[in-house]
Amino acid sequence: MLEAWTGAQIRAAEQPWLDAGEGDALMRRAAHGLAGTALALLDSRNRPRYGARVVAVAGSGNNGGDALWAAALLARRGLKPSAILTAGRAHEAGLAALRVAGGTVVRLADEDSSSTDGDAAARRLLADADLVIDGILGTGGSGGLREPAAGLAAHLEDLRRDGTVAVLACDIPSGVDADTGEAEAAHVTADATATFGGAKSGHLAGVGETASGALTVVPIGIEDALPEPDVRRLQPADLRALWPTPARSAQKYSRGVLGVIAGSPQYPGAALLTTAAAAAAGVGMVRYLGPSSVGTLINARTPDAVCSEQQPGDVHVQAWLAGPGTNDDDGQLDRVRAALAAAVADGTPAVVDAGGMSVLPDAGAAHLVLTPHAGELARLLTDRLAASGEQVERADVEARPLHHARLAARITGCTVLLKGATTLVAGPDGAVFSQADATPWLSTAGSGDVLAGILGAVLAGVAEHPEPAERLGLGGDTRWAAAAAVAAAIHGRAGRLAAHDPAGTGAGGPLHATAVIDATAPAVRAVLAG
Ligand SMILES: NC(=O)C1=CN([C@@H]2O[C@H](COP(=O)(O)OP(=O)(O)OC[C@H]3O[C@@H](n4cnc5c(N)ncnc54)[C@H](O)[C@@H]3O)[C@@H](O)[C@H]2O)[C@@H](O)CC1
Ligand SMILES: Nc1ncnc2c1ncn2[C@@H]1O[C@H](COP(=O)(O)OP(=O)(O)O)[C@@H](O)[C@H]1O
Ligand SMILES: [K+]
Repeated sequence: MLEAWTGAQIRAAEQPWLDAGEGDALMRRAAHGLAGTALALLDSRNRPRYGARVVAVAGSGNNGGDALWAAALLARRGLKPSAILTAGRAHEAGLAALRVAGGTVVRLADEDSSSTDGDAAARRLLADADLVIDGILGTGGSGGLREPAAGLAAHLEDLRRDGTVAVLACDIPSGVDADTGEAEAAHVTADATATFGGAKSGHLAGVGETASGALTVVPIGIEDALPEPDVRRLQPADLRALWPTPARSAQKYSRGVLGVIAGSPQYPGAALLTTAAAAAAGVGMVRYLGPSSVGTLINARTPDAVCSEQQPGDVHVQAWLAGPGTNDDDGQLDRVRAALAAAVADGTPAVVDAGGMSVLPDAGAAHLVLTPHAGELARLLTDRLAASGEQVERADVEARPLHHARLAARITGCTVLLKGATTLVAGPDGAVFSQADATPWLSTAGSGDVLAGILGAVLAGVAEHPEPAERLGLGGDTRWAAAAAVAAAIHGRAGRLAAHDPAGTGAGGPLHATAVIDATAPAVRAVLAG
């Protein structure tokens, strides 16, 4: 599991070392890891190490100190170091080490300076650089980059996009909030980031996810002092442990029955996709409740689904999937209401997707998993915050996804899975998961229905088997958020397979929602095979 902490949590874990006067030792370890990551980044680009020009861009704090020390260390490996200082002050020992290593130093002009010689010299250094280490701001930064660093970062991004320079962020791309991944203003975008002691929540959410590039966690000796993580990301081994794999003695009821209330004669597609996806993900049985005209269509694609016009109270299921493609005309929304009321009352977990979110019970519970995209989350929050008159727009959610997912979990009392390039899951108990297993090719109509079906299958499978989550320290209400993260990960991986985009970079080509369904079983097999 990749675990991440806030800046304050990391600082608290460092404090005993600082109190004992061992701050320098921490910084040396950080700089050492940073230098190693720099060499690996050059190697990955087939750039020779010897003679490579490395520029440390350093702000006034310890983040700049790390970058200056790392550039000095790299001089011993044959690289040519230099530094650009973005503030009036710089870390003294780091700067001295860089000078001893033979590095030239230029300082950017600040508002009070009449000379801009430093700015021109800085741009010349960047133009010749093979590698830039961004040490402008770390966990002590707040509020995004200001001038003159902001202009330099914009110029650096032009060079990075052209491919002339590789950018390595020290701890966190400068200007990105280490706790939230938000960037209020200008920020650095990195090809790779080396972070110290533990990943920061800001690496796994919002702008911070994209701006960090490839993340390397460098241990500095404080790890045992870290508390429960703020954000988690499930890795393949975790998915393997959490996937509802049938026991030898399993039968379809022990594996879980999923009751699906989706689709309508007007929108049958959502019913077809969710039931087929749940079946593909290996649920014990799918019970579809809805109009017989839709049931007939479902059985043409998924003959194993049991379809009827029964009401939720007539059937016994281990999980519900309620909402996609439903409308008020044919009684489907009444079924959704009844299923959600029953789920709250009897503890049966439920996926609440699309239209289901408009008939959510006032008092939710962690075992109800809402699956909004940013637009749906904005509507849900605006509805719930109507009394205060607060309006939440889609763009607000996109700019501050972690904040809004957490807010929605708190207000609704439900687990909230916020869909996007990175999918965030927030539980009402405060647990957060961030999964970035997808491919941009997944942003296609019906893809969310497939996710809902996979999630329904996972909830049905884990409903009566809490032990694997407990073994990973994800017991109690956190297990519902963990189950949602598992589903998001498998959906993303199925998308990558379907798009032929193994790294999720956007390589490969288009996919159809049904291709994601067909790739679901192979994605599960690949995870289980390890
Ligand atoms: N505490 C420690 O012993 C260790 C710290 N480490 C490094 O130290 C970093 C944190 O260092 P600091 O606490 O010195 O903080 P930073 O280096 O992030 O920067 C803090 C300085 O920047 C200024 N500042 C804040 N926001 C700004 C903005 N938007 N524009 C311009 N200036 C701004 C502040 O006034 C302050 O002087 C970590 O990210 C990590 O890289 C590592 O060396 C590991 C050990
Ligand atoms: N840029 C992207 N990169 C990766 N995955 C994405 C991206 N955009 C959307 N997705 C994923 O695709 C799915 C789209 O769901 P949704 O918006 O509900 O579509 P629909 O309602 O049409 O089925 C979600 O799982 C989401 O996480
Ligand atoms: K930085």
